[in-house]
Amino acid sequence: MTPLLQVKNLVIDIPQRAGGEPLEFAVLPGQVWGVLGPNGVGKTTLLHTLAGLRPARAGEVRVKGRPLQAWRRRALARMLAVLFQERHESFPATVMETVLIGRHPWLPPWQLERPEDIALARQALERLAVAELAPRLLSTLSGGERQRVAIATVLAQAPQLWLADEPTNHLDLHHQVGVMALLAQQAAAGCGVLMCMHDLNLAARWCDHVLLLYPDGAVRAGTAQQMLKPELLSELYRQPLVAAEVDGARVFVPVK
Ligand SMILES: Nc1ncnc2c1ncn2[C@@H]1O[C@H](COP(=O)(O)OP(=O)(O)OP(=O)(O)O)[C@@H](O)[C@H]1O
Repeated sequence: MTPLLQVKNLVIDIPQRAGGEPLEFAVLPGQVWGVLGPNGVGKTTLLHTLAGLRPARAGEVRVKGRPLQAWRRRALARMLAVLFQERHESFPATVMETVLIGRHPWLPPWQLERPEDIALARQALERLAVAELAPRLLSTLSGGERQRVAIATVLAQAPQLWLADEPTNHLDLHHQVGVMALLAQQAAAGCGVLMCMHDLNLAARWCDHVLLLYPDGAVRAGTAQQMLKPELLSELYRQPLVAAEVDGARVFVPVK
């Protein structure tokens, strides 16, 4: 099976910082990867590098077997989508206009959205329970509502590879679980998901693979079973943790 994403000897470029251990991993269709590490370690930088939004210091990223640089922008936008952590509104837009941006890679040149694009945007809004907000200006939404609109935009884009930066940011527990279930559903349908996250318990519940980025530049990649261990995570966060098994999932609790 061709990996959706393959990373070979990749060193991300963080200004004024030594390179660290090269990254080597692959995301296959059906897999959900969590990227874990402390604040400032480089999770967002990695995600942006994987999306081709910033150059790597060394190494290679392949998307569906082709080097990232060999992809044309539009074809790549049909293939992968990024859920950004920081979003800046450059002009006032409604929720519907925002979600329709997700359809742009699929529009024929110089054409407006077609009825099927509008239908897909509506479905995405409904899936994220924000359909009733469609006519509202984005600037009037709460943080959690905005986050769900951003996820609906990616859903409307229909990528095979989701690169998501803290997808549960701003969300209450119900919507956190809803979004993780959506990502798992996407993976079950043959997509790949790679997401930066801080919640170990969500990672343990929903990720099948995990990448650990350590502040000293060390990296570890493997199955969630191998990576989500109290000793590895206590070292990762410089915070002692204990683990227990609840309802078939590992849960982590910080030691006071
Ligand atoms: N343009 C820049 N110039 C200098 N340093 C930068 C720049 N952009 C990011 N950095 C630094 O690179 C490092 C990695 O940042 P990054 O946002 O990738 O971390 P992160 O792991 O996603 O953190 P968090 O968990 O806080 O979101 C940080 O120390 C950050 O301050």
